[in-house]
Amino acid sequence: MKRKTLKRSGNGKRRSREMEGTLARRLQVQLGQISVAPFHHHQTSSSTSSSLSNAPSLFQKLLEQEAAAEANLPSDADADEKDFILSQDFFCTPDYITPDNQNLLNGFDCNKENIPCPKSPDKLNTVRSKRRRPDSILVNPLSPSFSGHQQVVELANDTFGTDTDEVKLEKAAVPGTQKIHNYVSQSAVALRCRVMPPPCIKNPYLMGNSEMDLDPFGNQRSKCAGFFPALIGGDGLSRYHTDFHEIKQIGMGNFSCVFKVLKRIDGCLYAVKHSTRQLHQDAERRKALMEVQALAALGSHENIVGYYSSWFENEQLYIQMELCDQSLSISRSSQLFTEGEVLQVLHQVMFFLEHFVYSQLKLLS
Ligand SMILES: Nc1ncnc2c1ncn2[C@@H]1O[C@H](COP(=O)(O)OP(=O)(O)OP(=O)(O)O)[C@@H](O)[C@H]1O
Repeated sequence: MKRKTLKRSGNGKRRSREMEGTLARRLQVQLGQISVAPFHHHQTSSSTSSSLSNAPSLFQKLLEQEAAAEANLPSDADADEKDFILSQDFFCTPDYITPDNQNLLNGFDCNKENIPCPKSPDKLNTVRSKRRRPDSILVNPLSPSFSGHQQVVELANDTFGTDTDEVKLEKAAVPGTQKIHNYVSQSAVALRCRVMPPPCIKNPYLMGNSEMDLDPFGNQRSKCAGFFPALIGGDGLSRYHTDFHEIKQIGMGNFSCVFKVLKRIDGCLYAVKHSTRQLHQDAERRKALMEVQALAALGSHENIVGYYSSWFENEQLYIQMELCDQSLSISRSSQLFTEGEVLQVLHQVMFFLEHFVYSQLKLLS
């Protein structure tokens, strides 16, 4: 396209001659088609030419001009291309591709240096460091309950050989405290997600307990240092703080505390409950998961608190639930419930039991 643009800006006289030549050639072709006889420029003996020579003819003038123009034309090889270029002018076809007044070469000096260019993207400071050891203890600075001395066990040790994993640690000395950033390659995280067996193969509240013995991931589990990954993500980010904005604490139980939160992505309010202490043992985590599994198995019901999701983070179990505006919290035990409230609660408990029994029967059938 640039070529076309440059050609147009060439000598004006030559351009007009080319146009005339093209016009003459077009007329010649059309006349040739009608009269069948070939149309030669200098032939005067043929009937066609004699009939044309009787009167001053525009065609003849054009032919003469073309003959003169052809003497200046470089070769016939470019003729087709020129026809194409000029036919575009001839038929007033706009050139959509080459924008007007935008000759990219204008004002561009190839010899000039110091032409402003966008900067290269910043590179990560990839300090070569030690491979993570199985007994290493990492501090997660983004952990919600990070106190500076808290031990955070990293993602479960590599399931299928650490040789191919690019787990790099960069140690940065901070006055007073030792801070360790862990960098796990995205591919390694993705691979882990693929190979890591889910903590719950089958919901015990949905299936018979006997089936729990069947563990298709048994072999892989034995290779895992931890049954449940303690830190979700592996990149040091807190899922809780990434996904939710904590508004206030709304409850405190024997084992957990509950927060009113706003989920950033959907803008809805939820209750997120997390265990107050860290669950180091797999058995502890399995026990804590029973609440989640029971909630998930019950499904949605107007009298049962809605369950959305759950995850382990910082060795604590987080449960995202429906936010209830009322609760039978222990803090209210000092207050007396009215008869109506008690009846309402009993009514809800009956509904809950009915729903539970119905869901179990449905599974058995
Ligand atoms: N979904 C919710 N919406 C609003 N408040 C809630 C919700 N879940 C829990 N709470 C509040 O948090 C308090 C503690 O929750 P919960 O009783 O579930 O904790 P827990 O430690 O598991 O209980 P427990 O001490 O009985 O074992 C409740 O009494 C209630 O006031």
